[in-house]
Amino acid sequence: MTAEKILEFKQVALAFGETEVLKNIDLTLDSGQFYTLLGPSGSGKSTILKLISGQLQPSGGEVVFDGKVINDQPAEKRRVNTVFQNYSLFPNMNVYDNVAFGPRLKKMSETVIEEKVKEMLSLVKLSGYENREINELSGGQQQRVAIARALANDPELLLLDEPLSALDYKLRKVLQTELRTIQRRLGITFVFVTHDQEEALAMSDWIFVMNDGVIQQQGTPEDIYDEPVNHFVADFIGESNIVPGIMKDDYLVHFVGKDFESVDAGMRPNEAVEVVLRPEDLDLTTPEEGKLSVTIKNQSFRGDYYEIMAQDDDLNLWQVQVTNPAEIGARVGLTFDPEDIHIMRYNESEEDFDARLEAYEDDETPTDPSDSADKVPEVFDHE
Ligand SMILES: Nc1ncnc2c1ncn2[C@@H]1O[C@H](COP(=O)(O)OP(=O)(O)OP(=O)(O)O)[C@@H](O)[C@H]1O
Repeated sequence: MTAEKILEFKQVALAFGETEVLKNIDLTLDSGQFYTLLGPSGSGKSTILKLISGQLQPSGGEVVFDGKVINDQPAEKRRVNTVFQNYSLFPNMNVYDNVAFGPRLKKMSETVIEEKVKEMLSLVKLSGYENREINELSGGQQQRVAIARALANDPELLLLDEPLSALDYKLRKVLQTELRTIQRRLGITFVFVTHDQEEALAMSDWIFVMNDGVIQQQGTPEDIYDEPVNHFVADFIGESNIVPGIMKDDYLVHFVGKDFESVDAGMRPNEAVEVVLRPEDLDLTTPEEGKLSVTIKNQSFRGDYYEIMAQDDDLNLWQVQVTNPAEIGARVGLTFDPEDIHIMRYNESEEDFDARLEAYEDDETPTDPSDSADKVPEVFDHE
């Protein structure tokens, strides 16, 4: 079954005065999917929701809904509802009246409304709470009412702006699962905003990773985690060790002064890259068997694993997750498999690339061609 496109941003930009908050955003949402906008505070996530709901108009580009450009369409004409972090319920109305609010505005008959409220409250597991006042509910229950109230409007798109952020960790996990179940059951498109990468990975069909008003990467949770396209994404999603390197040839990458077998190919020889190694893909072994020699600098217990900070001879720190504790100060080997080395292209300019190669050639001292690969460009200094 091919999914139907329901919303599209075409080169959408938004500026507040001189400040560009969104820069030429292109995105497509299909029906029946759970999308997440993930990024740090200020990256533009809520602004995208406001452009979808009609609270803001773009300063450039087109917002297209069901095939029609809706840049200037008023919010109340859009079949879009939003659930906010702070619930935004009507405190002077009970649960029933809150959920019935939208259908009543649409002048539905009271019998139809009663059915609707019953169905929605059952969906959010609040059957029997009809007559409760809002101030008699916990935070989690209030958010359930807010979800029921939004869904009672039969939206085509449900926008959720950090809806779980005010709840404690355990409740958040319960509601994550419930929201996903509700979305699957109703088949409505959800656009969920969070800055919590774990939440995004757990809930989404498709993630848009945002930073600085730009979509840095989009894809399934697995794509984003396993194949980050740049330093920002590799650093923001999960834990990462990121070091500069040079792709010397197909299946051969050079970093921290050594050559390593890799599974990547197809780059030009000596292309500048960044190398990502996830802490869970690293292991400790004897110094003789290790690919790198390191000293254990720090260790913390994390429940189901130990997190270790180990330092190599070039003073790079490596974060490692292991099941058994290590000894602080011990000299050990660090090991990993070629397929666990993830290579990201570094967008070095042609001029910088040429200048770097020329510098190797001008340098009289290195005789071994691999020495040239030690000249990792300074542009990698991200610290
Ligand atoms: N009305 C406004 N006037 C000026 N600047 C604004 C306005 N609204 C948002 N911004 C700025 O736009 C940028 C993006 O804001 P937005 O709320 O979309 O970010 P966000 O990713 O949702 O962050 P958060 O998680 O903190 O809500 C921020 O730098 C913010 O300060």
